[in-house]
Amino acid sequence: MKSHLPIRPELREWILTTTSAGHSVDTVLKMMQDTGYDLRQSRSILATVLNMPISALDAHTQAPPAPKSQGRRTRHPEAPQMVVNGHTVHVGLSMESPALRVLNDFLSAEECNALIEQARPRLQRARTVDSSGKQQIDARRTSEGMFFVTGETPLIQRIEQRIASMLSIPVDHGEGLQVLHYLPGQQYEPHYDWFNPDQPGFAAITAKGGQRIASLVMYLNTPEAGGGTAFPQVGVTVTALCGSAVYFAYDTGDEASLHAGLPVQKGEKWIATKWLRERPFQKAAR
Ligand SMILES: O=C(O)CCC(=O)C(=O)O
Ligand SMILES: [Fe+2]
Repeated sequence: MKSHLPIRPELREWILTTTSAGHSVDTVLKMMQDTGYDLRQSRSILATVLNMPISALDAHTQAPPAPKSQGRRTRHPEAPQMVVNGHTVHVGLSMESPALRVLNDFLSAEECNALIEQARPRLQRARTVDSSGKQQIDARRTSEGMFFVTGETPLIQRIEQRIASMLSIPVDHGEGLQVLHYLPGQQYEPHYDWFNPDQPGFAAITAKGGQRIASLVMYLNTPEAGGGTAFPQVGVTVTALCGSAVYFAYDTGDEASLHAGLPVQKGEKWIATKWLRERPFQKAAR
């Protein structure tokens, strides 16, 4: 709403000269208030003289929103090894861009087998998250999969705690552990695990937990041929080896973290993936 009050010609002239001399709208408003105009009245006069909608003044007069405080980041495991809750993990390869570690002996063979057996009866065609945040069947991902609820079984709790301690990030920043099963020819085409901020559903997907910051892909068996995890931007393929894992971090969107689950050529491939968010994603279950 603009002013319907008559504006004195001297005031109109003063506003025009002051703003064209480079003084900001804020300053002019402040000067007007100092000479006795109230804020509503001066905003209304200013909008009329400068021929701009009152709402446009807000951009000049309101403090910019405080930047959203940065969420947490994971700690990258250090070579040659880390002892995590009594379990020794060997760092077989370290890269800085993308931040990536190959972790040998992350899971024992017993843990791998037990995870497969807990997941097997619950497998379904794997889904991805669409732009509105809903899960959808995705032709780029031909494997079968399932999600565990955080802390669902003592084994899941132990693995989640190991991940949290190793990467120095609370358990509640993790999404539920996902298990995927690939047969020959099945693959996961190149993709990023972080969400694209330009995608329309970004706000919905990140409303809880914020952006993803890092992933841990654990290999639960060794395919006879194929099935590695490729990082095409840097020409690296991590071998799928029972008990090993690949950890990679992408802050909130490192393009070098592009990766793919290569087609299994022979045998089968089982993995468990943990995606980590910058803020708590889960209600603390325990
Ligand atoms: O199958 C793989 O090696 C990669 C899996 C993956 O990229 C994911 O679960 O996000
Ligand atoms: Fe991925």
